[in-house]
Amino acid sequence: MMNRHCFETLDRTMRDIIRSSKDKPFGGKVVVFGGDFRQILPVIPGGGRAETVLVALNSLYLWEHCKVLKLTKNMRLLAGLTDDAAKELESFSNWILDIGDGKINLPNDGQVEIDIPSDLLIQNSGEDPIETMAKEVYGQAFQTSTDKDLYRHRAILTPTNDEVDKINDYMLSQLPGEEKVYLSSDSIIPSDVDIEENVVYPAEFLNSVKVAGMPRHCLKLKVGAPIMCLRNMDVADGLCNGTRLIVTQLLPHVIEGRIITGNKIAGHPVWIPRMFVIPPDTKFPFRMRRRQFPVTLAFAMTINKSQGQTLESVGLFLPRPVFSHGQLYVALSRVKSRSGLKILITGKEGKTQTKTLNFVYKQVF
Ligand SMILES: Nc1ncnc2c1ncn2[C@@H]1O[C@H](COP(=O)(O)OP(=O)(O)OP(=O)(O)O)[C@@H](O)[C@H]1O
Repeated sequence: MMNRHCFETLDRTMRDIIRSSKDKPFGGKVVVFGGDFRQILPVIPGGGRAETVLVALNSLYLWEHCKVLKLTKNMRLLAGLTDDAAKELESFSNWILDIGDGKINLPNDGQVEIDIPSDLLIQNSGEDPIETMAKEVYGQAFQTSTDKDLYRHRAILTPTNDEVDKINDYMLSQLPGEEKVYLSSDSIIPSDVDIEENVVYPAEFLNSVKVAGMPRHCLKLKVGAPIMCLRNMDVADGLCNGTRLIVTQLLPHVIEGRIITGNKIAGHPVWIPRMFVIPPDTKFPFRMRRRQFPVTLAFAMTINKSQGQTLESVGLFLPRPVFSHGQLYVALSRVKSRSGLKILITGKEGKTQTKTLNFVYKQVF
């Protein structure tokens, strides 16, 4: 969901443009919003429940003018099924909805612990939970697999970027082939440059900055690895923020890849150059920019980043529980079938568990 300020800005702009109807919402134009209030709400850095709920769409001053129409079928789960198989899936579909609506272990307003059915759980995390999860999702012999579409319909999801990095590092180390390292060039935006600040914030410090949505300073890749594009580069060709690709060539000034997201994907190779990426909010008294290929490894991704994806096989890795409204629902609802979902919950000592937390803020419904 987008921040309500985006819609408020559109409303004011439309009223400005269509002066004759400036007293009507959106200058009298009909506006259709599409969305699911069970999913993750706008992310407010450092914000808690109150801040998050306040920027949701239904806190909009125009909400009283909106008419809500509800969709009732889970088309992702029903796609390509016979009637009998669809009936069997109904209980899974309802369980996901109940998690999203916060109907499990009532009152479930805020956080509540819920039981995960045993057929969805990985019961034994083995010596290394990451290796166990990787083999569950990508197969026991993924290192030597020749399946071109191995990474197309699968992903490991986890709540935090730290865990995503650990899984991606492990997977890359297992992939055969030569590893190529691309280092970024980081700087303070010229208009913000001040001699004193440059002394306080040397290049090494800028290199160490990790912000969601910004590529890493040290980008390690191999041919055959799945990556995700972090910028809208060519929307018509399907190369957008969130598009997944397989690396086909790693050249000094360009990365060549094959898009694997969606059905109508480009059959031809696409090329990604280095570009300046400016993080929206780094909490520093200056703006920095990083010149790097706008991509990240995509064996694993955060639950937030997976919103909108449809996958056949999802491994949900929970070494810590989810922490915000809708995260568990989004993770569970990425799959097309019950058998495509496997969940590994580990406690502090790495012991597997059968319960996890679900967060639902009921004010948003
Ligand atoms: N009317 C339909 N008939 C058949 N399949 C459909 C239909 N609508 C959607 N689907 C399939 O369901 C899946 C999910 O669709 P889509 O991504 O548009 O939904 P969404 O609401 O954006 O999902 P989410 O917000 O949970 O990511 C896709 O695989 C899509 O092809």
